[in-house]
Amino acid sequence: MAASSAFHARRRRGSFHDDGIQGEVPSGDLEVVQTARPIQVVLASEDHLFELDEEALEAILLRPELRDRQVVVVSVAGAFRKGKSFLLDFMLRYMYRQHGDGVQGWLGSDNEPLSGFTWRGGSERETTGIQMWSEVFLVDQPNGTKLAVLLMDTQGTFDSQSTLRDSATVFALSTMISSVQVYNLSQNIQEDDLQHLQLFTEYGRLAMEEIYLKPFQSLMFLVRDWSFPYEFQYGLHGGMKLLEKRLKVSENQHEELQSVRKHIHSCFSHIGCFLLPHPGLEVATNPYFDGRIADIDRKFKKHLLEVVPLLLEPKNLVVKEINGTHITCRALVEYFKAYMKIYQGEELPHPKSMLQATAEANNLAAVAASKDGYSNAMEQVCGGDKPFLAPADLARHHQVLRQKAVDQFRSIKKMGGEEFSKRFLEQLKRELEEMFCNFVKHNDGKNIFHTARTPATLFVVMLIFYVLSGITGFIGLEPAASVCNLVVGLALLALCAWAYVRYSGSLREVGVGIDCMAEIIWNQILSPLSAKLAGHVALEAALLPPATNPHQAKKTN
Ligand SMILES: Nc1nc2c(ncn2[C@@H]2O[C@H](COP(=O)(O)OP(=O)(O)OP(=O)(O)O)[C@@H](O)[C@H]2O)c(=O)[nH]1
Ligand SMILES: [Mg+2]
Repeated sequence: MAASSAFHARRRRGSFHDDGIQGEVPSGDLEVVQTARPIQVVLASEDHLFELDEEALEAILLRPELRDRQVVVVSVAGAFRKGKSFLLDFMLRYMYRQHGDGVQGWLGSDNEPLSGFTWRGGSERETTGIQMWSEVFLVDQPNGTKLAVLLMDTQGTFDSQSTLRDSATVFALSTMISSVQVYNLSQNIQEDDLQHLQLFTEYGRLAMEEIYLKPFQSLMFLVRDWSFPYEFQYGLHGGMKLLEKRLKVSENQHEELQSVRKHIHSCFSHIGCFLLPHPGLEVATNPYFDGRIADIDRKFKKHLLEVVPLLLEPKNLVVKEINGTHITCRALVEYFKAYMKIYQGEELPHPKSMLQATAEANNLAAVAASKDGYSNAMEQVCGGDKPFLAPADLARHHQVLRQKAVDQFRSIKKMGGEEFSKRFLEQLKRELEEMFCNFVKHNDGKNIFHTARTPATLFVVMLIFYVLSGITGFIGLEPAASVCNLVVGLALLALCAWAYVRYSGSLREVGVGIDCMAEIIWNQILSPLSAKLAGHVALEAALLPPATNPHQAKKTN
C-alpha cells in the first residue's frame, strides 16, 4: 500500500534532461545521485523546533550544472491528510514522463503503484517538516535557457502533534521559498482557510527583512473533493469563478472579512484556483489502495491531466523571484538558510490560537479600562491644577482607588477563564503602582520646600564657605581662604544657572545635574551634619545641671 520507494521506471524524454542527477555532488551524498527520493531538508523535532539540513539542501541545489540556473519551486501545503503527497507524486510522474505515449500519457499504466513522496491512507500524519525531491529537473525554455524545477512537500497543518507555531512556520517557510504555493483544501474554500492563510502569510512577511509590495508569488487554491460542479464546474474556470466570489471585497462587507481578503490580495502577485473532483471511494477508503490509476475515478484523472500541466508545463513555470530579482539555485540556498535562522531565533512573536488571542485582547482591554478609571479619579485628587496634598492623604486615596480599579477589572467579562486573567491582574496591579509613583512625584513637585531644596542647599554652601573664608583669611591661611572663595563663587554660579534653567525651561540637563549635585550635598553632608548638631545640642542640654540650663531653669520656675 505505502509507496515510498524511488522511481524505478524512469523515462526521460522531450525537454526534460537527466543531467540534473549526474553531476558532481559537492557534499558527496552519493545516494542522491544513485536513487532519486524525497530528502528531508527541514527536520521537525519533538520539542517543536525546526532544523535545516544544510548539507542535504546543498547536495540538491549546489550541483555544478544547477547552481547558477534560475529556479522554479513548486510546493504543496495545507491541512494534514488531504492528499498533498499523493498529488505531488503525480507531478513527479509528469516531470519524468511528460511525453509518454499511449492513452494514459504521463499518467502511466493502469496497474502501476504510485511512488515518490511518501503517501498513505489512515488518520495519522505522514509527512513532517519539509521534503524536497532529490532530483532537480532541468526544463528547456522557448528562449533556449534551462530552468531548474524543484518539487517540495510539506508537513500538514493542524495535526494533533503540532502547535500553531509549528504549522505557521512550515507554511510560511514553504511560501517564502516557493514560486508557486499550492494551497491544498478539502471540499470548499472556507472562511477559516482564508484566516489561516492570512495568519501564516503574515508570519512569513514578518520574517522577511524588508516588506515588499507583494512578498510572495503565485498561490493556487486547489480544492479537493469538490462536490458542487453544478454551481462551479471542475477545473480552472470554475475555480476562478469560485475564487472571485470568495475573495471579493465589497463596501458593505464586515471590516473583518474585508481585512482578510485585502491581506491575501496584498501578499501574492498571482492567485488562482482549481476544483478537483473526488478521486473515488477506492482512493479515499481502501487501505490496500496503492495508487494505481485503474482504481481512480475517471473524472479525477481527467482533471489531474489538466491541473498538473497547469503548474508544470514549461510555458507555465514561474521562476522564483525575491524583490523583483530572479533567483538561482545557489541564492535559494542562502535565502533558505537566512529565513530558517529567523524562525529558529526568538525575535518573532508566537502565533496564537484564536481563543488565546481573543482572550488576551479582552484582558488587555480590561486592564486599560481599569487603569483609565484609576488615572481619572487620581487626577481629580491630585491632578495638575490641584494644590499639594499631604503624602499620607495621597497614599490613602491611592489605596481606595486601586481597590476600585481591581474590582472593575474583575467585573469586566473576559474570555480565557480565571486562571488566564490572573497574569493580567498582576500586570494591572504593577502598572497602578507605577502610576502612583508618578502621581507622588508630581505631587512632591508642588511642595514649595521640595522645589526650594536646591537653592537652599546652594545658599547654605555659600554661607558656610563665606564664613570659612573669613575665618581662614583672619588667621592668615590665605590659600585656604582663596579655595573657600572659589567654592562660594562656584555655588553662586550654580545658583544663577539653576534659576535660569527653571525660568527658561532650556538646558534642562544642566538643571538636572545641579539638582542631583544639590541632593547629594543635602543628603550626604548637610542633613547628617544638622542631625548630628541637633543631637549634640540635645545631649549637652541633657548633661547640663538644671541651674545652668536656662530652658530647664525656666520650666522648673
Ligand atoms: N478524499 C480524497 N482522498 C485523497 C485524495 N487524494 C489522495 N487521497 C487519499 O488521502 C490519503 C492521504 O494522502 P497523503 O498524500 O498521504 O496526504 P497528505 O496530505 O500528504 O498527508 P500528511 O502528509 O499527513 O499531511 C490517502 O489515503 C490518499 O489515497 C483526494 O483528492 N480526495
Ligand atoms: Mg504528506
